[in-house]
Amino acid sequence: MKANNLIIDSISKTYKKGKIRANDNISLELYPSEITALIGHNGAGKTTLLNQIIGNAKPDSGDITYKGISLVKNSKVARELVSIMPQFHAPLEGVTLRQSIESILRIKGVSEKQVHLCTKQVLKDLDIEQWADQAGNKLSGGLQRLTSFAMAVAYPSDIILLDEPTNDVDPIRRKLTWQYMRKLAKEGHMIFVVTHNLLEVEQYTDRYILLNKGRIIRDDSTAVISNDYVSNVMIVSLHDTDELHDLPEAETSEYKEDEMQLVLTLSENQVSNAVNWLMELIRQGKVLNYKFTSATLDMQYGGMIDGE
Ligand SMILES: Nc1ncnc2c1ncn2[C@@H]1O[C@H](COP(=O)(O)OP(=O)(O)OP(=O)(O)O)[C@@H](O)[C@H]1O
Repeated sequence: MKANNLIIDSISKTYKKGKIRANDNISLELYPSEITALIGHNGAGKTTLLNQIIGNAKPDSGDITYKGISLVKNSKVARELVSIMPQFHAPLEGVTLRQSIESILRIKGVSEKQVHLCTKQVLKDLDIEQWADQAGNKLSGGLQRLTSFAMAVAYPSDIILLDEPTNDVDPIRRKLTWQYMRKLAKEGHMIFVVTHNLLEVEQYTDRYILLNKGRIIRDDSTAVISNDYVSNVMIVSLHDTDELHDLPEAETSEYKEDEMQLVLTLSENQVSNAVNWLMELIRQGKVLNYKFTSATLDMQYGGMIDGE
């Protein structure tokens, strides 16, 4: 256990007189310089967890500590040590994109010189300078989200909580957003990010926590996703479904009617037999197209939740 880790110890949080267990005995340690993704179905308890870390909600039991300080007992300190980008951005009425960022930095007590420098830098890094002086409430949904992200990260605290930062954001700026998070992680910040985008989790984060019904059901490095499970996936589009009667041996086989695709997940020793089967069908002209890939988090997600 290191002093600079964020320690979440047996947190429970209920609503509606205990009828909803939003967080159910969660214990977790988060590390500086890491990007950790928090994933799970709608209502799994992700936002509730973030709100307790920053002191916006108080757990029924358990504690959250950082550098020996209880963030539960010291919500004012929590707000100094933690930055949050909330799921729903505040309406940006009467201010421009630039002013929204500047005002949050002034609230944090940043010097006027730094306010301008940091704002300029984040606008540049996210490639949103061209909208800097546009009225906040006239910005598109994606730009409002980027503004909200910029407000949370322009002068970052040790711990940064982000609730779905890339939703509605275009592909280029999504990438810039993740690059920005990586830059902060390299500087030693701790990034805890809620997202439903599993491809981005695999591509950009170091670790993922899967919540289901308020409990942690998986806590893994994203590097092991492909090795942890059956990693060979063969996807075949067939001219007709007759061939589905005589499939090669596989860990799982699923025919996706809508996409007309057969998806086989194969263990190492099943691969060569499956390839022979595929080659034979290709020779007979029965295959529209095919590809091999490794099992992704996206493919495994349903199974992880169902297994609970
Ligand atoms: N203030 C509240 N009052 C009552 N119930 C609440 C409150 N906040 C959250 N809940 C309930 O707690 C559960 C967890 O909600 P939470 O918002 O943490 O989930 P989530 O994983 O962030 O969901 P989503 O992915 O949809 O944002 C849900 O059943 C939700 O309805």
